[in-house]
Formats: sequence, C-alpha cells, structure tokens
Amino acid sequence: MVLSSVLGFPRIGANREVKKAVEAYWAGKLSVEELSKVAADVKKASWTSLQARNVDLIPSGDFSLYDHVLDHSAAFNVIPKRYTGLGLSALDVYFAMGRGRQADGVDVPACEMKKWFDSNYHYVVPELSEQTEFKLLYNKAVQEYNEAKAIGITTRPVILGPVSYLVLGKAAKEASPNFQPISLLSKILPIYKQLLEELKTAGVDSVQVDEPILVLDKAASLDKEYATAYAELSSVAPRIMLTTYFSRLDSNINFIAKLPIAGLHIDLCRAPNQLDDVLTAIKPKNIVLSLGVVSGRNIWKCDFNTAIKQGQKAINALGGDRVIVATSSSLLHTPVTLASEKKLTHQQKDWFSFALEKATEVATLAAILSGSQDPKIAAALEKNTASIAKRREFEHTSDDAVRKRVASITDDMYHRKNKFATRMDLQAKHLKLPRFPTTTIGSFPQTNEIRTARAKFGKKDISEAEYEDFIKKEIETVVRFQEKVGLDLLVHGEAERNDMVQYFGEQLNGFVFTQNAWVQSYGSRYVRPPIIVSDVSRSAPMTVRWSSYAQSLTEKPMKGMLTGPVTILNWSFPREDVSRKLQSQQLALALRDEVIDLEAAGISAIQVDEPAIREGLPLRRSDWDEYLQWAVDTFKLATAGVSDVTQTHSHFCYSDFDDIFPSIQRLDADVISIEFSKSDMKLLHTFQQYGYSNQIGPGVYDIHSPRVPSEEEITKRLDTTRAIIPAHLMFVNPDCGLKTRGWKETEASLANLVAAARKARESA
Ligand code: MET
Ligand SMILES: [Zn+2]
Repeated sequence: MVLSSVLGFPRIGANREVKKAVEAYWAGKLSVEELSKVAADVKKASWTSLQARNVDLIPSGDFSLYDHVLDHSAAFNVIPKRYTGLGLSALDVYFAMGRGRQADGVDVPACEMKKWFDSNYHYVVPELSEQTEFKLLYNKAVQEYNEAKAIGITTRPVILGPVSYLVLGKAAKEASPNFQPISLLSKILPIYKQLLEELKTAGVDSVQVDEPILVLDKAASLDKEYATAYAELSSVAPRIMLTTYFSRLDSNINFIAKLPIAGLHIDLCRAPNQLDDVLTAIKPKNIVLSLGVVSGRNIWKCDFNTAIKQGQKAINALGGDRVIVATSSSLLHTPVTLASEKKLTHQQKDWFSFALEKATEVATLAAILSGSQDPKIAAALEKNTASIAKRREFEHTSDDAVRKRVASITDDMYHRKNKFATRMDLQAKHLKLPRFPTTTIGSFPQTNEIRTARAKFGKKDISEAEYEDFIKKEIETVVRFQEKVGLDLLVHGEAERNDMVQYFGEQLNGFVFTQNAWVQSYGSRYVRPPIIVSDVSRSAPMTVRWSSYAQSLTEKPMKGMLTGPVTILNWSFPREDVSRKLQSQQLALALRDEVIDLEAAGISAIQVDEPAIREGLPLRRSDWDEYLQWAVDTFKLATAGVSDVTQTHSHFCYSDFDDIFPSIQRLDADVISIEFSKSDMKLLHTFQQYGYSNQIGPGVYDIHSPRVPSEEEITKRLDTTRAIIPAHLMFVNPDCGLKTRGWKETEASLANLVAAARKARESA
C-alpha cells in the first residue's frame, strides 16, 4: 500500500494565532501558560485536520514559536554566552537569541539570521566553537509526539539532521581561526543518539530526519560524515526517513544509497528528473522512497496525472509498499487553507491548493496509487483532471502587447549612458550630498494607526480622500522627522504600503491577491505573497504622487522607492507555465516606466530594492550563471532608463554576499546599501577580495532587533568599514527598512547614526 505524508505544516495558526500570542507575550500581556495554550491549540488543530484528511504520516516536532533551527540550538544547549547569566527564563533566552533583548538593564543583540536555502524563510544561525558543550536540555520531538498521542494521533516526529544542523551553523567569535562547525560531528552525535533513543522508547516507529544540505554541491565532500553519522544513529533510532528537498541529489545519491536508512525523501517538484537515477540507486537496497510530488513551495493545484505517472514508475521499480506520496517539502512555505479566502473568484479558487488542500492531495494520490476502488477517489481524480485542463486553457491566453514588448527589448535598454565615475560627478553636483551621506532604506515605523487607517480604507470605512490625507500627514511627519534628526537623503516612509511586494502587485496587471494567505518570513513576521497568474503590465504610475508630494515638502533630496523585478518575482508565488525569466522581464518593463516617470516628476535618487536576488539563486552551482544573467539583466532593464544625473540605488539584505558579488557589481547601481551588521564584517572581506567601484552603504545597525545602537558602536562599525571602502564612496544607513520598529527606538537609533556620520565627516 502506498502511504501519504506531509513533511511539516505551517505553525502560524489558521488566523495567525501564534503571531498574536507571541507578540502579546513579548509585550507582557500574555503569560507563559497562555502562550503555551495557544501553541497547543494550534498544534492540535494541525494534527486533527491532517488526520481528518487521511494523511498517514502526520508530522510532529515541527512546530515552533520562532524558528525550528533556533529550537534545536536551544534544546542542544547551543546558547552563546552573552544570553546566559542574565537571569532570563529559558523561553526568554530563546527569544533573546531570536530577536535580541533590551530591557531591565539587559542589552543583547539578536543572533544572525539567514535565509533558509532559496526560500524567504529565515533561520537563526547556530554559533558553534570548540567550546560548545552539547547537552539535551529538552526533547521537543518526544514532547510533541506525546502531545499528539494524548489526543489519539500517532505522528512521525521531524528533526533536523546532525550534518545539516552543523553545516547551517557558523563559527562563533571565540572559535579558532580555522574552525569548521562540522568538526563537532563526533561531539553532537551522542546527543542525537539520546534524542532518538528517547523517541524509540516513547514508541515512535519512524522519524523524519531532514538533511536538506544533501541537495547542495558541498554535500559531495561530506560523504564520510554522513556515513559515520547515520551508522551511529541507525543503531538506536526508530526507522529513519532521510529527507531532502528544494533541489536534486545528483551524484550524492551514490553515497546516500549506502547509508543505513529506512527511507529517503526526494523533491520531485523542483527536480523531477532525478527520479530515474534515484530509483536505480536504491532499488537493490531495502529503502522506502518518499516522492515529493505535491509542492511545498507553490500554491498551484497538483496535476494528479503527472504525479500518478511518477508514482507508478516508482511502484513498478520498488513495489507499492516501498513508495510514499508526500509534499515536496514542509508546507511551512504555504498558507494554511484556501477555505479562508472569500474574495477569490470561483475560477481562481479552482487553480490553487494551500496547506490543508495539499494534505488532501497527498492522501488522494496515495489512495489512487494504492488502487482504491472508492468512487470518491475516482471522482476526485476526474475533478482534478478537469481543473488542470481548464487552467491550461487559461494559461494559453496571453497579453500580446506585453509579449511583443519583451520580444523587442534592445541592448541599449540595459545600459546607462556613461560609466559610473562620470555619473558620480554629475550626481554629486546635482544632489549636493556631504561626505558620509546619511539615508535610510525606505520604510519608517508602520504604526497601529497606519495599519488601522489602511484596514478602514480597505473596508471602505473611510473615503479615498480621507485615506489620502492620512498618508500625506504620515509622509509629512516622516519628512519633518528626517529633517530634524539631520538625515541627508530623505525618503517618504512607505506608509502607504502594506508590504513591499504586495503593494506593487496590487497595482500591476497579472496578479491575484489573497485575504489570509500568510506565510512565515521570520519569527512573528509573516508575509502574504501575491500570486502571478498571467502576463504582467503597469496601467498607471504607482508611486509617483507619494514621492513627488514628499519632495514638495522639503529642500533636501527625496529618494523614490521601488521594489525590483527579481524581488517581486521571488516573493510572489510565480507562474509555473512560463519561465521565471519571462516573468521578471515583464516586471522590469513595468518598473522601468515607473522609474522614468519618477525622474520626470523631479525625483533625482531612485532606489530599486532587490533584497531577494540572492535567495532566488539556484541551489546547484551549475545553474547559477543562467539565473544571474537574467536576474542582473532585468534589474538593469528596470533602472537604466534614466539620465546620468539621476542616482540609482539598490538595497540587499542578506549576508551571503560572496557567492554573487561580481553580479552585484554588474547591476551598476550608483549606490547599494547592504545588510551586514549581523555578520561581523564578513562582507568586508568579500569587498577586499573582489573590490567594488560604485558607492556603498553598509548597514551600520541591525533593524530586526528593537535595541538601540550607541553612537560609539556605530562609529566603530564605520571605522572598520572605512579601512576597506574609500570614504568618498560611503553612505551611512541602517541595514534595512524600519517598518517593523517602533518610533522610540527609531528616533534614538537614527540620532546616533547621524551623530556618528558627522563625526566621521570631521575626521575624513
Ligand atoms: C526587505 S528590504 C526592505 C526595503 C524597503 N525599502 C523598506 O525599507 O522596508
Ligand atoms: Zn532590507
């Protein structure tokens, strides 16, 4: 019999209960007990609804109040010293690691956060060194397994495997210079053994051990580590389902097939072509194969007929008892349920599947592949076939004007008139910025007042004119504040934006929006990605009136603010019927018109944010060039339409710069601002290595945390940076937008930033 499996479920609650509870706990408005109760209810709701949908293998242990990697670190005693001895409870230490803490005399920054593979989910990076003493402080997998068991549901616990956990970590400050986290393998294995033994004792039959690192090139050199780890673990563990996702195993399958594991999960949505090789490699072994055929990363209804073909092939090779039908990855990256969407048309609803609907899909597929004679199953297949046929029909319609415009893009549209050095002089005269010009990344605090006004406008409780007035007042407040605090290049504050992608998607043709389709980005931050369903174009200017209104209020230069094509694409649920490249080109042409309109309206600095360009990078190196070629080209297409006197900016927030640094240069933005305050100046080494010719604003403090950086702290950062980046190329700015921050810390932080920049100017 073919079983069905879900690899992980969204942990935010169908109505964002977890966000609300966690934030209330932080604000001191909810007790630990009340928070645990909310968490328990959300877990229970997930388990019972997966059971009701006939999913055979239901995950547990995948819940988290902040991040599952952080959970692991906290449970394994991977707690940097700076968070201990502060008199905090274990839970508060946990949250302090996730988001920093500045209260009651305690002042600690957050741990570094990184993007989880090529997704927009961020994990908290474990800090490891020779001194790390692993200990199993608690066993979350066992706890959740028992929690589910208590309500009569048998689950399959999920844990992050030892090799991936270590490789995802980084060397702590105190580690010796050549320290590699993976060198701790022999030290961490006993703890994993203890964890797994406890699972076995609790009655667990099989455990999902995630080793997503296996889809990366670097796994090829970790074959010995994998062999050692799994030989040790399998001797004490329940049956191990080794789980990979997001890309293909390629030659890594050769050593994986030799591991003493009970099963292997592969992602057939991202990498359908790996099926044959994997089947060949595992056929002689007694390994179960879990087929990731229902996408954990996108929201399109699964094409059953394609999935059935893959399933049938696996059954033919291995027999039905060795095949599982599963989601391609955890459903953490998809919204909870389509049932919450009241505004989608009937046609649109028929295109999509969210997490709960995907659970039904895996269960139905497993039934079909098991030869079920249930008429309901036959009807479900028929219905799916009809839905997919209708969607294909829709996909064949296209916007000819947009397609023609893409086909007639010419080479000169990718380039500015003159080289950067010439442009820099022209812009300096025009903008009259001082040395170490100070600026921000765009957004200012999104207060409750702003959200309430937007919600009221959405519900038509206030008129468009009233809303417009409200936003204008917000813009004025932000402009006056920036003048007062002494910033040089101003922004309008983005008060009118619900989200930097959604805001544009809503004004562009080709997108569909949801009401409740939230997906976790980090901690309690959730986003609602728009869905690209057809060709994209712009009907009218999107930001010009706000930017020009802001400029009209001040003598200082105002920076226009747009989200770049690659980021809009990567933070949307993309189409799967046309290439990402084509979708990005269409977006770029729409944005190009906006950039040109902003310039015509008197805006002389225009920032086009591309924070997601790095995360869209394919996980396998051999696929990089192709991606970077079109990603960089489409950014240039969006920005290069302006005259040389207009200063283009771009912003990136991630720390793994090394990989794509030459491409950042090729973007040819006049100024880039980057996040780096949390990665310990690592970026600077990248700079030293590759050099960079244009202007650059390394983020001087971490905006993801509410703590206020002192002036000295910022000065120190500037000093380090100046040793590497020529002073005349430097901008001074926070490492990202301020929308998640409160006004109080924003005022204090920016005052310190301006003071530090002035000091730097004096000593320049
Ligand atoms: C995630 S990058 C954010 C950039 C945007 N301009 C902002 O300031 O919020
Ligand atoms: Zn950012």
